[in-house]
Amino acid sequence: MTATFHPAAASTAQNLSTTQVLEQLRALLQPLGAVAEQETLSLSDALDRILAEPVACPVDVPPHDNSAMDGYAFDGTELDSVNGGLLRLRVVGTVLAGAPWTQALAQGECVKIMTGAVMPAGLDTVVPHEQVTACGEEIEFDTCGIRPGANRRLRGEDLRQGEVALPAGQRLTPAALGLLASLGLGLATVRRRLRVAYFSTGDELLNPGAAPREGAIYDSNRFSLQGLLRRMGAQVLDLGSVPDEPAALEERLREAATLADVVLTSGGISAGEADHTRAMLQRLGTVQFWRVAMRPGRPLAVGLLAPAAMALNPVAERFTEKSAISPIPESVNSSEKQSISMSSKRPAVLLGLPGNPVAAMVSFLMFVRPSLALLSGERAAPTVMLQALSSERLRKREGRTEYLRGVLDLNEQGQATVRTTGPQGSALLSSMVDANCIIVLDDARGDVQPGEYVHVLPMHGLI
Ligand SMILES: Nc1nc2c(c(=O)[nH]1)N[C@H]1C(S)=C(S)[C@@H](COP(=O)(O)OP(=O)(O)OC[C@H]3O[C@@H](n4cnc5c(N)ncnc54)[C@H](O)[C@@H]3O)O[C@H]1N2
Ligand code: MOO
Repeated sequence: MTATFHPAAASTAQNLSTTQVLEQLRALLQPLGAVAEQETLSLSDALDRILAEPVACPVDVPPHDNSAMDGYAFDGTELDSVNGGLLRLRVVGTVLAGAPWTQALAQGECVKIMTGAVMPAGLDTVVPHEQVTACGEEIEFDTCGIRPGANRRLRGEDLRQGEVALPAGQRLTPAALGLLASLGLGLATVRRRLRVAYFSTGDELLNPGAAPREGAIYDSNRFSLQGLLRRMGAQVLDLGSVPDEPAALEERLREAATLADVVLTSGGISAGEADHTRAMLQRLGTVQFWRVAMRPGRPLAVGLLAPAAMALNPVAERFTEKSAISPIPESVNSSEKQSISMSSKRPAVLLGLPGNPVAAMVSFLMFVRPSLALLSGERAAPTVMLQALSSERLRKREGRTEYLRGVLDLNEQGQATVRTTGPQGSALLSSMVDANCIIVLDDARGDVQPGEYVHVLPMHGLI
């Protein structure tokens, strides 16, 4: 895309559309490019990693013509002699998968063959054993409907030697790993995982497991958002939670920006609180506070934390000094710290999500997910957006995009239908748990009547 990042255009008070936010994010992130470092891993360690280079096929797949069925292989020209009638052939042997047949066959002869076994030279057609009648050493079958070449898989019909089997940027899904293995490749060269440091903000936050305290709530975003990060294949650095104090926040931000490619936070970005953090963030880099014309997920903070600002607090010192704020959790282990401190550093991307638990997850799915995909070098995949009939009336305010948590189903006529999970407050995490899709009502849409089509994003593949 050609958009350029305009910090001024994205100033505090403006309401940006979701499309504008995605354009602005792309304009900010594209110049940074994807993480450059690569590593070579065995296939068993490469699930969900991003291929660094295209992979060319070293061999044809399958490597030989082979049978698609358990049955009898014969020369298809034998079919001409019976003109759709009964064909009788003598069985001269058995070909098993992995043990090629080497003898020549005479006219009127066939071999018993197993699925996957190499087709003997000169034989091109297989009749499944269910269709034949065995008569001693011979078989007989009705040739009606059998064409020469039936039930044979051709060499190279999946992939041809030299062609690109997988492009750079391909996520190594189970199918992609299987495909690499089918080429005989045991290793994959992938990009380093994106390092994402996460912390929650808020005086009211308690760690799960701690005793309840008057006025406090448990920090759920740390777990939902880190779960989403892990599902994407990011290396998550869990930096705990920070109270609403600029000094504590500054220290943790410096920490995070030195350790990670991306710093993800939740909370403390709505109008009131943003004021005291804005000045501090401006010292650390360029951070904008956006208001997005969407619900949930209206506030969003986006920016770059300059590496120069972080030099005030070098990594080596930070891990020896006593921190005034809650310690970095053990999940950031010492070898990680060491490898991280040795890596070259460029600006860290800051993505600040709203504190409301559903708003944080929805903003993650809409904005953080594509941002991380870009930075990790993953090639863009089309978003699967479906249409479904709304089972209920939905109130919708024009001029903003609304994301409702929905349950997608098929009705008795086989049509896709969708209903909401119930109350849609942006603090109701149960609405997210119960959903199998997000109902997307775009800016221009008004109220939806029962039976009208709405767009839905299936949760499968997103979460
Ligand atoms: N005057 C205005 N007030 C609010 C606005 C606004 O535009 N003007 N926007 C509202 C919207 S929309 C949202 S969303 C929130 C976002 O506020 P913050 O990002 O500053 O988040 P907090 O105020 O820190 O928290 C909001 C809410 O979420 C709870 N929370 C925060 N962190 C966590 C966590 N880690 N786990 C679970 N729950 C969390 C927090 O206790 C609050 O209840 O602002 C509205 N207000
Ligand atoms: O938009 Mo806030 O993010 O609804 O709860």
